[in-house]
Order: sequence, then structure tokens, then C-alpha cells
Amino acid sequence: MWRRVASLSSSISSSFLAQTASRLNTWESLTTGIAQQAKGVIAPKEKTPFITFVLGGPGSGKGTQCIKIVETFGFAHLSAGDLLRREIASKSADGAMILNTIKEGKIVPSQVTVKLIQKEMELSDNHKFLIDGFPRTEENRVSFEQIIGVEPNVVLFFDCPEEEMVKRVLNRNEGRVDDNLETIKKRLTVFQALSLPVINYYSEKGKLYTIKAIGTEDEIFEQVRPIFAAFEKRPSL
Ligand SMILES: Nc1ncnc2c1ncn2[C@@H]1O[C@H](COP(=O)(O)OP(=O)(O)O)[C@@H](O)[C@H]1O
Ligand SMILES: Nc1ccn([C@@H]2O[C@H](COP(=O)(O)OP(=O)(O)O)[C@@H](O)[C@H]2O)c(=O)n1
Ligand SMILES: [Mg+2]
Repeated sequence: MWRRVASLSSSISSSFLAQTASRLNTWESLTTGIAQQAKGVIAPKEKTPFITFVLGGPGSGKGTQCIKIVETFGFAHLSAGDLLRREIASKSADGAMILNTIKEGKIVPSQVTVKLIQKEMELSDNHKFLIDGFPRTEENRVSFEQIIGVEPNVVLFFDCPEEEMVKRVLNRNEGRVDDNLETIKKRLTVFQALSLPVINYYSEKGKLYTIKAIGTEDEIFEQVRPIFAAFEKRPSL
């Protein structure tokens, strides 16, 4: 939706649009649909975005639970890892760097990941986003806030014992280059050192919902369901 605004705005560029865009932050300038409304082309104001970050160690069940959240609550699912793997597969300029970073269990520079997320958000007609596996570092978090210009409404943390995460990752069987014991150990270290501080940050902000990520997939989803069910009752979702 953002891109549509951008292309339209070039054809109707006026001092009004320029001034308005400079005054509004990125999200607002791109989602309020001012350009469309000025031309009367597309209907009114978009809904305010509702953003959920989905955090947890490797194999904690983020992706599995996201599928259930999408089915039940109609979110758009944006997996940072999937977007990065798609970049590798498309042989883009950053592909080789991303592949090496993933093999090493390290974190891809935030600007790269945020740009991919931004593009997906632009293209989506949904206003409810599940951003899975992001932010994994403070740098990721700050970069999202700076580039996208919004904060999450909800942060889910799938809290799972390391032993269980390792077992699940080794059984994942998706042919991923990072699903081996050597890389998992590195990823767990990165998770402890870089991702836990982000989780603590959101805990302090009162946005964190911690899910005990052991048990069956359905049992875990029964902890997730009431969180979104409560938000559904509010006009914001
Ligand atoms: N509650 C669960 N119990 C056992 N295995 C699970 C559970 N949830 C997910 N899995 C399996 O564990 C692996 C990792 O799950 P996934 O959703 O990919 O985690 P993440 O995205 O956090 O790395 C997958 O093979 C998945 O099928
Ligand atoms: N925000 C992110 C997310 C993933 N990644 C990279 O992508 C890898 C796989 O991420 P993922 O979210 O698909 O992994 P899982 O936690 O789902 O197993 C990570 O280990 C990082 O190397 C990243 O650099 N930055
Ligand atoms: Mg995943």
C-alpha cells in the first residue's frame, strides 16, 4: 500500500503533498492515504497497523504458532528468517552475505532485514502483522522504530528450555543450513546475549506476553489465544 501512495504522489506532486509528507512520520505519511484521497482514486484512510513481534529461541515454536494465529485471527505472517532465505534463493546482491551470516548463526545487518519487512508490509493489504523472529537485537529494534516509525502493540515470547529447542531444531527436517548442532550452539549464545535484552526491554514496557512453550502445539496455542481474543474486543484490532 505504501508503494501505491508513492507512485501516485509523483503524478500529483504538489507543495501540499511535499509539506504533508515531511510533517508526518513514515508510517503515517504512507498509510493515511492522503495522496489517494486528494485524487479521489482510492478509498479512505487505512486502519492503524497492529503489530505483534514474535520472539523466542531457535526451535521454540514461533513459526508453528504463527500459523495458528494467522488461521484464527487473520494476521499477515512475516517471518524475518523466511524473508532472508528468500533473498538467498533469489540470488540478490546481499544473498551471499546473508547465507554466511545464517550459517554462522549471527544476525544480518538490521537495515537489510528491516527493508525486507518494510517491503512486505507495503505490499500487504492487511493491517495486522505478525513479525516472526524479529527484533533479535537492540540494533534490530531501534532500526525498525527508525525506519518504520512504529512500535509493536504486542510482543510474544515463546519461552522454551534449551534442551527442547535443540531437540526440535535437529528434528525440523526442512533442509536448513543452520539446523545442525554446531550452528544451534552459536544461535543459542546469540539468543542469550543479544535477544534476551530485547525481551527484557519489552517486559519493562509492559508489552511482553510470555508463553510457556512446552507441551503440544494445541496446548501452547491455548495460552496464545486469549491474548489476541482480548485485543479483538478492542476497536484497535
Ligand atoms: N509444541 C511442540 N512440540 C514439539 N515439536 C514442536 C512444537 N512446536 C513446534 N514443533 C516442531 O519444532 C520444530 C521447530 O518449530 P518452529 O515453529 O519452526 O520454531 P521456530 O520458528 O521458533 O524456530 C518444527 O519441526 C516444529 O514442527
Ligand atoms: N531478525 C533476524 C531474523 C533472522 N536472522 C537470521 O536468520 C536465521 C534464522 O532465523 P529464523 O527466525 O528463521 O530461525 P528460527 O528461530 O525460526 O529457527 C537466524 O539465526 C539469523 O542468522 C537475522 O539475522 N535477523
Ligand atoms: Mg521460525
